[in-house]
Amino acid sequence: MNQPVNVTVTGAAGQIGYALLFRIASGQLLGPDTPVRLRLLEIPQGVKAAEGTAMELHDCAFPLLSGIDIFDDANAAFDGANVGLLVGARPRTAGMERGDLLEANGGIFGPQGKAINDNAASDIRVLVVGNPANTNALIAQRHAPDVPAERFTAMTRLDHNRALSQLAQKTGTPVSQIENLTIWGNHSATQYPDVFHATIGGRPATELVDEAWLDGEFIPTVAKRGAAIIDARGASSAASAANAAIDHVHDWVNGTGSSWTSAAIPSDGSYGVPEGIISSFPVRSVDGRWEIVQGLEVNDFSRQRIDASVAELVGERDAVQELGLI
Ligand SMILES: NC(=O)C1=CN([C@@H]2O[C@H](COP(=O)(O)OP(=O)(O)OC[C@H]3O[C@@H](n4cnc5c(N)ncnc54)[C@H](O)[C@@H]3O)[C@@H](O)[C@H]2O)C=CC1
Ligand SMILES: O=C([O-])CC(=O)C(=O)O
Repeated sequence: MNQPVNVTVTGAAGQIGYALLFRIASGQLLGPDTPVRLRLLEIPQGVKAAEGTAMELHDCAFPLLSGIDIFDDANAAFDGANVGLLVGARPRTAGMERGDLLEANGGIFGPQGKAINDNAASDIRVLVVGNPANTNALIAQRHAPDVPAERFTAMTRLDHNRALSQLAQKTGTPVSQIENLTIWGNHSATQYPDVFHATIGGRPATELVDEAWLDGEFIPTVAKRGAAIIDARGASSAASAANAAIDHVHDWVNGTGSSWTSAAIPSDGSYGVPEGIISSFPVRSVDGRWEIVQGLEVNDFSRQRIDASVAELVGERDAVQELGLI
């Protein structure tokens, strides 16, 4: 059995938190040989509900759960953290402009980034789930100059899984037979789910689906899936978001399989994405580090869409820079 790993989860009393914590405690995040200590961060008003969730976690008697601590202070919550799942964020409310949203989240992710810088373990890995996830991750990363930038990532795995499922349903193929799909860009409606390198049962996806379906159905369905869930459920995706967070960190720590996956990581300039922007790429996890899959041909159809999403990310970066948040 390995040593216990400290997993800090922010927004622990929210709906994603409720779907996420039980799966972490059961061993699905890090594997069956790794005990976990949960460190839950909430705002003061959320602490009582987090305590209730902790009671239920204890009542599951998970063999791998070695402890739960609850905090309303980020420095304490990230003390010794090996994994940070940054879920809590300020949601957009009616009448809120984009700048207001970025500013409100800057007030959360700046201090949390600094708390990570000052208190986390040297192997800290951060996944930002709270929206706008890519730019929140950038803000946190810029406040953690002593932590390697590559340890700050944002979640596009839910988009990736949504795309896999849409393609599986369209072609009548099990999800397990689909490889090398990519989400590029921002976790927003501009994201680009790319099937041009994907294979389905070993055949190129482009032999099984045409551009009209990609453009008219697939891309908008994947990109607007979050809004469609909110419309249908009356609440945003929670269990599927928690599932994607588990997938992201599990693969980061344990490695990807034969297929690549998608994650938003700081750009090294690959594929013309400006360096430093936290953008989604095709990635493999090798020796505990994300690597961008290199050398893929990008056709005109893809280039246009990648550029549009990256332009949105550059706009968000410029906006938070102007607001003095990074
Ligand atoms: N990247 C992705 O694919 C997805 C991202 N999301 C985003 O995840 C976030 C969380 O979603 P839900 O759990 O459904 O929201 P929720 O509103 O149910 O829970 C958020 C929790 O965060 C807490 N919180 C707020 N500020 C905090 C802070 N400074 N420190 C610690 N905790 C804080 C709140 O008290 C609340 O309990 C949202 O921003 C949502 O938009 C949701 C689905 C998918
Ligand atoms: O918009 C939201 O809060 C939910 C979201 O990110 C998604 O489901 O992809």
